[in-house]
Amino acid sequence: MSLTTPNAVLVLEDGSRYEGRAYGAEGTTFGEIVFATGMSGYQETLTDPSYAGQIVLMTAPHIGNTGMNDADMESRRIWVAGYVVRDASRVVSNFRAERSLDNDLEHEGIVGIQGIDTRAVTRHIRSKGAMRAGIFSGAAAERDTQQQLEEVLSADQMAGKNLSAQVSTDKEYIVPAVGEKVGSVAILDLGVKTSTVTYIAERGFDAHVLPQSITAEEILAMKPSALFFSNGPGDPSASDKHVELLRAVLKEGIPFFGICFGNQLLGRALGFSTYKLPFGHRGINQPVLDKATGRVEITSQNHGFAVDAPIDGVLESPAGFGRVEVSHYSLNDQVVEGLRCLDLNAFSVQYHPEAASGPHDSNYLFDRFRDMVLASATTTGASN
Ligand SMILES: NC(=O)CC[C@H](N)C(=O)O
Repeated sequence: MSLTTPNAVLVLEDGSRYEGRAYGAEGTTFGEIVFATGMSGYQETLTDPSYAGQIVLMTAPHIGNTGMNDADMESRRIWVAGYVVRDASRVVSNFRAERSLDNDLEHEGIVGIQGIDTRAVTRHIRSKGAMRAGIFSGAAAERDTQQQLEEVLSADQMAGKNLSAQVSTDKEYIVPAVGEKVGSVAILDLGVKTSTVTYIAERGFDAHVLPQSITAEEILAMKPSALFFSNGPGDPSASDKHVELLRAVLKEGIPFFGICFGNQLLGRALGFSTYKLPFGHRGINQPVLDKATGRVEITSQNHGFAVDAPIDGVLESPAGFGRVEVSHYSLNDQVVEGLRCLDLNAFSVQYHPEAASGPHDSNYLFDRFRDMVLASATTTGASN
């Protein structure tokens, strides 16, 4: 392949086209195109199950330099539907590298495109909003342009999509508590990242990771010290079953913590609705205000939906779970970034305190979770 001949094209649903070169597997792929602004951490982004169904475009211009390794996998595979980069590194240069990124993309059948002016596409998405897109590489790049556009237009929309079953574990498993065991946490795997499970185990909990198909009765029968809802792909408004499960468990007084998709589902369980953001927040330098302390946290984020609730004052849960407040919000656009229940042991954040990758400003939330669970066990006499 010549480095100058275009043999791949990125087509957006509004008809815009960007020519480039094949990257990873050759073929065709479709998904919602979103941009991620992290300057580092492409491996963690690629293996975060929250990106299932999305074509991810990296604004960092040079991708692949540090290769891939087993230690930085956030799940068992790469989940993005497609990958768009400007300058794919032709050389892997890092002492931790075990493989190259382009080989992993090819091996996992991920169709990508390189040589794209990612700044131009980002500006376009930022003004027009996230939309469906397709990558056509190799022979597919030669297809009639109108036909390519029609294929993009017949792809699924992200709004209304439930993807939990695609990414969740089939079988439950336990990551044992590190150090002295203080309890066990039932983790609903809606697309959980490895680092999150590790952080929970490191707080002294047996991390009991459960398939998304589990019922509230089965969870209650385990008598966990707490329930945790993970991050995950898809539209939270299409997850009624998990909202009902959460309501049933909250009613039993089990403490709860949720991250990202888990925050959206807590919002829904409390009776708020969720909505789609124009182009979402994806990056590792997103400023968030913790209202309780007045501190600003620089956070790792990856979300395209958000909870619809006023950021000021004490709110009443429309679903009858007592008083709630927005605990954190985005300093870029005032989007809700955290919820705290005042009459229940439950809270959640829209961003990623496990980072992976990103700054560790928000790691304290795992300590806050541990403290909440231990304090509630003292008052209710619960064990396990
Ligand atoms: N990282 C996540 O959990 C993402 C949640 C949801 N799929 C969103 O895009 O908003």
